[in-house]
Amino acid sequence: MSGTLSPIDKAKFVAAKRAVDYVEDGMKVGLGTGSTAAWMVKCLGEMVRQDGLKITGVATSTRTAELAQKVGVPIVTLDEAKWLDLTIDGADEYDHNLNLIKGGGGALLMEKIVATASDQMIVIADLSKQVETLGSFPLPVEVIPFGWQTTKALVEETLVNLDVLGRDASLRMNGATPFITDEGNYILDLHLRRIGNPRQLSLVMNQIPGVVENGLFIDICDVVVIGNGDGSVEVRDINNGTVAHEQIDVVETDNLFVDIAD
Ligand SMILES: O=C(CO)[C@H](O)[C@H](O)COP(=O)(O)O
Repeated sequence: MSGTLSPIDKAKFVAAKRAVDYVEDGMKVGLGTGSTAAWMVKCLGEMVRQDGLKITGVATSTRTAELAQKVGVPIVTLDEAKWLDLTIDGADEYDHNLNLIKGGGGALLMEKIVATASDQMIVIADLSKQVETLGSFPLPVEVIPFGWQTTKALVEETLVNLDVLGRDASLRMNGATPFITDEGNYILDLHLRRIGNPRQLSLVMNQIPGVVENGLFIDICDVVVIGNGDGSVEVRDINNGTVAHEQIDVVETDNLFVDIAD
């Protein structure tokens, strides 16, 4: 299996591998969703199986719950866990304040609930997710299916008064039918291009009837671990203002690569 990882997968893997260093015995850990978070779940599974790490996971999607089960990470509900030590998740965009856009994979609602119920949130990403200003990635907004077209019109109307460049919203599709979230809702993707005031936008969006949650994560993320295709990582901690650079050892013959298919 040596040399099978593409540079982008290697970047995601090393970010995940570095982030799981934060996980200690006995912790309750929020498990994010997406291709980067999947590496983190696999890393944790290996630590549970090989090193006897004792943790409890709370999954942010059914996809992640299935993967956790497959790799041996014990899962409980958030209500059983009540509060978490740490959540590790991917992101679609992060800015220099570590504010995020999430929800590209459609799991933003559970992701935000779980991250907010955690002492610390660590984002794992490759450099392509870094932006000066949020908004190039379409902002996902979860809405209830009832009256979604009215909600969409209200959302677009509300955007006129906000500091954004684009104002179009599109219903996320899954082939010929609307994409349905784990909670049975729809997603509107807002093509804003530039979000001048993410805090204001987030507050205003969540006041519109029919909107369940939006994909802006403001003041939730504490640390970003940025992986690179050469195996190096950068660890930025917003609370203590530190930036560290490290090299991660990647042994592609690990069980991680040969045992577990997605
Ligand atoms: O928010 C998310 C899912 O709702 C993901 O974390 C985000 O889309 C990043 O995914 P990936 O690691 O596959 O790029």
